[in-house]
Amino acid sequence: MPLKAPTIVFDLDGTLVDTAPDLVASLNHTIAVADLPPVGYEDLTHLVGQGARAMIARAFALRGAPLADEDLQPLLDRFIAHYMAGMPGDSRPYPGLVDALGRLREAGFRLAVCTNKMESLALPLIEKLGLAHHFSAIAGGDTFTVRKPDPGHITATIQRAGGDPRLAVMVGDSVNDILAARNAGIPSIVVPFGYSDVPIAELGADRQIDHFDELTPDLLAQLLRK
Ligand SMILES: O=C(O)COP(=O)(O)O
Ligand SMILES: [Mg+2]
Repeated sequence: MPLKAPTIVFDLDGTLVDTAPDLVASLNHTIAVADLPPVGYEDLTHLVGQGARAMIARAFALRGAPLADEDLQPLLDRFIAHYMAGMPGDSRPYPGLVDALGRLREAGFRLAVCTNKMESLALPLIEKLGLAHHFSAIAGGDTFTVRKPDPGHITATIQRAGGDPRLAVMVGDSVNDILAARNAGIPSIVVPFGYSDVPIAELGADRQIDHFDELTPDLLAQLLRK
């Protein structure tokens, strides 16, 4: 391990944790005030990615009822109240994740989370799932002035974790993650079990892993040497 430990940066929704059941439930609770028909899992890939505010706006647009900006806040409040009250609900870490985090920390890697989910939702979710102690930093979509796909979101997360952006790997499920990593000059790994709205082979990640068992110190070392 070099002097400064490399940082492995993880996306949250669809990468670390399968949050779809609770996102869909809280979103449907939110849009029900406008009598809109519920959305399904198959819609989520088109709705998620830029945080709760964007998800609500997109759900209204999907149902043919576009929202004015000023109507969004009470709906966002409703979403947050429902999501917080149920947390962690049915959201669970993906298979093999917990072992992988332990293995990587033992090998000396520094771990961080860079999510477009609001920080005030991401932190308690990660805590309630018992994962928080693994991470040197957890940054949400509203933690800095920029968010994914802006590369500054990833580099600021790495700096907050005490790491070096020149020595990092990003692990994500969607275009925002892979694009932000590429623009930051950071190698990326894509997972296929998340919420990408395009085929993941088209995202241009450096590697794909199908299970967290494949996320080994060796694989990360290979990517860091590139
Ligand atoms: O909640 C979202 O919209 C996106 O969250 P993610 O960046 O962790 O995938
Ligand atoms: Mg994601």
